[in-house]
Amino acid sequence: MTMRLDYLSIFPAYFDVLDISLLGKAAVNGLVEVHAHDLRDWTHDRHRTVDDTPCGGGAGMVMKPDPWGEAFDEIIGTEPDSSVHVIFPSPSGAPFTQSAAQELSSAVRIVFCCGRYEGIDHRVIDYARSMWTVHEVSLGDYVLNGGEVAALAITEAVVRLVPGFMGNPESLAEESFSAGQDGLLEYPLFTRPVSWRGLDVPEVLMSGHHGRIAKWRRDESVRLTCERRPDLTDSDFGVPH
Ligand SMILES: NC(=O)c1ccno1
Repeated sequence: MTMRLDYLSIFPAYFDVLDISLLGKAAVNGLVEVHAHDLRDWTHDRHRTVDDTPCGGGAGMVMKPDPWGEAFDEIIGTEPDSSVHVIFPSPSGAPFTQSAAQELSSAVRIVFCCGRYEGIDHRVIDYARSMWTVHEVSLGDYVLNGGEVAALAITEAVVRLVPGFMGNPESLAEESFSAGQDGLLEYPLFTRPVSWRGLDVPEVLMSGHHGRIAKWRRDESVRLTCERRPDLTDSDFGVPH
C-alpha cells in the first residue's frame, strides 16, 4: 500500500526537503507518494490573492476560503470519503501525540493544509469535516509562522511508522512513548568508547547481565519520565528507588 501525502501551502518549496534521507528512500521504494501544491494556483486575480481582512475586525489577515475549496475539489475530489485524513496544523489544535502518529501511519491518504497569516477561514475546516476525517493538531504550546514546519514534523513522525519504512522495526519498540516502553521516555543510550573525557558508560551496561540491564533501563525510563513528564506517569509507575 502506498501512502499518498499532499501538502497545500503558499510556500510549497518547504516540502522539497522530503526528497532527502529516509523519506526520500520511502518515496523511491513506493511506500509514500508526495505531492506539494501552491495554493495560489487556485486564485484568479493578477496578484494571486489568498487573504483578506478579518470579519469583525482585528489585526492581520485571514486566508480566504475560495482557493482552499477549489484546491480541495481538484486534489481530493467532491465526494465525501472518511478514509482521507485532512490535517490542519494549528496552535489551537489538539496535542499531536505518538499514538496519533501511530493511527495515521495506516492511512492511505493524508492532506496537510498549511495556514499562514492569522489563519484559515474556519468554514474551510468545517467544510473539510463534512467531507473527510479532519485533524486540527498542535505540536506544542507555541506559535509558528505557518503550518509547513509542523506538517514536516508530523510527516516524519507518521511515515517512520509505516510498515516497511524502518530497516529494523524492532528499534521502534523501545523508543519514547512506544507501547514497548509503556509510554515512558526512553532510557539514556551509550556506545563505545567505554570511557570518554573522564565519563564512563554505566558499569551495569557492560556487565552482560541482561536482567540487571533491563532493570536499569526501566528504572531510568521511570526516573526520567517522573522528572520531565509527570503528566505521563500514573500511580503504576511509582517513584523509582
Ligand atoms: N504549535 C503548532 O503546532 C503550530 C502550527 C502552526 N503554528 O503553530
